[in-house]
Amino acid sequence: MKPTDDTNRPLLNISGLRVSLGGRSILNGIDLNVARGEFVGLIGSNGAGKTTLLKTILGDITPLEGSVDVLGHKGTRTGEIGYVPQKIALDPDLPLLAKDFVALGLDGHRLGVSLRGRHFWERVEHALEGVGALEYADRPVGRLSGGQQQRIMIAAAIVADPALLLLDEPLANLDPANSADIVVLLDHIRNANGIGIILSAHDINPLLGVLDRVVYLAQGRSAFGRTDEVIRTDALSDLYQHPITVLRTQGRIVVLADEGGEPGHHAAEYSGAENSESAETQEGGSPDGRL
Ligand SMILES: Nc1ncnc2c1ncn2[C@@H]1O[C@H](COP(=O)(O)OP(=O)(O)OP(=O)(O)O)[C@@H](O)[C@H]1O
Repeated sequence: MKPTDDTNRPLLNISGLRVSLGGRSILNGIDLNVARGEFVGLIGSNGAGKTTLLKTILGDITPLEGSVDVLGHKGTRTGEIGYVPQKIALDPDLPLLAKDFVALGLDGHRLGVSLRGRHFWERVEHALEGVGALEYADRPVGRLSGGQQQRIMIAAAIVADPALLLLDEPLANLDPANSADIVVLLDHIRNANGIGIILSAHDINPLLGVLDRVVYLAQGRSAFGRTDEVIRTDALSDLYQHPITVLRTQGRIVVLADEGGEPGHHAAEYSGAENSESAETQEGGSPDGRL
């Protein structure tokens, strides 16, 4: 769902955010906002600060400066945000059924005995149904495939009906088919529930058909806007403070660093619908190295 006038009040508003960890500046002046039903991609290379930003939104990291407003108030309150952490390895022998894992999303944060009545299990079932995982609800969660586990993680994150869903690299360990399935599922969830989504990834490719906006992290700073505004030669060169070339070829985008650019960064290949030219188009500069 694209945000409409009626639903345009930001779920999340981040302004001038600065975060240091262990005395090192990690994020330095981040601004972004997310509206209801909006799908935002959080893109950056290893160590760019994606997890740090998500944990700051969750309230697990206290910023040095700046503000994080959730639903118009300072900071996060329990239940407002669903979170799918970076891949956790689940022991195949973990004595926990998939539905019990999802149930922890409703009462796992509470101390003491929880009352799990009929309504409680209806909510769990509803969440499992929403991610297409009912058929393996009674199987041990540690024995499910990577794609199935990812659906269970998402169910656990949305079962409490949050306004905002944060996912930290949920596509990282999935093959292209499973990755595409999860993207379609998330697109459906934000349409059905009006939930705002921030999903972090190295590779923007699988997301381009669904993203409303992108926040691109580099050098502790961010570029935020529509994909065609951010994934551009001029915008990324400015962000990296180094010449960057964005190529469009056969409906894909490839981001390249000119010589001496940040080493080891990924190439973000674009396969979105916004640009489907078959001839290679270069936006300027000669690419020597991959970003
Ligand atoms: N507790 C900490 N103390 C000091 N530095 C830290 C701490 N946690 C993370 N960092 C550093 O902060 C930077 C950002 O880390 P972060 O995990 O947020 O990056 P990321 O973009 O999520 O990376 P990846 O894609 O590899 O998961 C890294 O350089 C990391 O080493």
